[in-house]
Amino acid sequence: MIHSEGRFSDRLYRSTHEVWERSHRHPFLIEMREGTLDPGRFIYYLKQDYVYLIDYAKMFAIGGLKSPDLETMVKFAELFHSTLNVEMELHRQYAERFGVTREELEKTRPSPTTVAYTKYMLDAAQGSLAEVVASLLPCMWSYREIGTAFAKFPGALDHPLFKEWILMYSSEEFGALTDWCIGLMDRLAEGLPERELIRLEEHFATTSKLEYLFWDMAYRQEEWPI
Ligand SMILES: Cc1ncc(CN)c(N)n1
Repeated sequence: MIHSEGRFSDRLYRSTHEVWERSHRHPFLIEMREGTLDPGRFIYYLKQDYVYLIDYAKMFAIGGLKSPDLETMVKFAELFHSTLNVEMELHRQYAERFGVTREELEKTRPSPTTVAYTKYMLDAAQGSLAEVVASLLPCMWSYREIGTAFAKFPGALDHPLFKEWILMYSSEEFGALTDWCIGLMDRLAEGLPERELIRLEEHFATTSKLEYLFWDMAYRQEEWPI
C-alpha cells in the first residue's frame, strides 16, 4: 500500500519492513501462495491460530475498555465481534472440512510460540491504549498485506483450499478495519515524547517478529518437548 511519509505508522512500517519481508519469503507463505502447502501444516496453523485469536480478540476488548470516547469504543466492539464471529468462523468452517470439531479446535494446546505471542501482547496491553494498538497492529496490517498480495498472484484464488483464506484477508472489510487501526495509531502517537514512541516501536517490532515466528512454528508444526 502507499503510505505517506511523516506519519508514525510510516516510521513503524519502515523500521520492521525487513522482518515483514522475511515473513513473505517464508516457505509456509510461498507454498500457500503457490498452492503446494501440505494440508497437515495448514490444519496445524488453523488450530494454533484459533486459540491465538481467542486471546487476540481480548486485545480489542481491552482497547474498548481504554477508549477515550464512544466512537473509538464502538469500533473496538466491531473488531472484537469481527474476530470472534467472522475471522474465527472461517477457521471453524475449515476445521469442519477436515473433520475437526469446534471442541477440538478450542481445546488446542497452545504451542510455545503461540504462548509467547499472546502473552507478550496481553502483557503490553496492561499499558496505555497506544501500547495496545502498537502491539496488535502487525497482526492486522501484515495479514492485509499478505492477503492482498496473494489475491493478485496468478491462480491463487482458484485454489480449492486456500481461496477462502485469501478472500478473507484481502477483503475490503478487513482492509477498512486495518486502516482504522493504522489511523488510530497515528492519532494516539501524536505529541508523545520520543521515549514513549520508542516503547511503541519496540512493541510493534516484537509482535512483527512473533508474526514471523508464527509462520515458522506452523511450518515446523512445533510441539512442546514434553
Ligand atoms: C498469528 C496471526 N496474526 C494475524 C492474524 C490476522 N488477524 C491472525 N489470524 N493470526
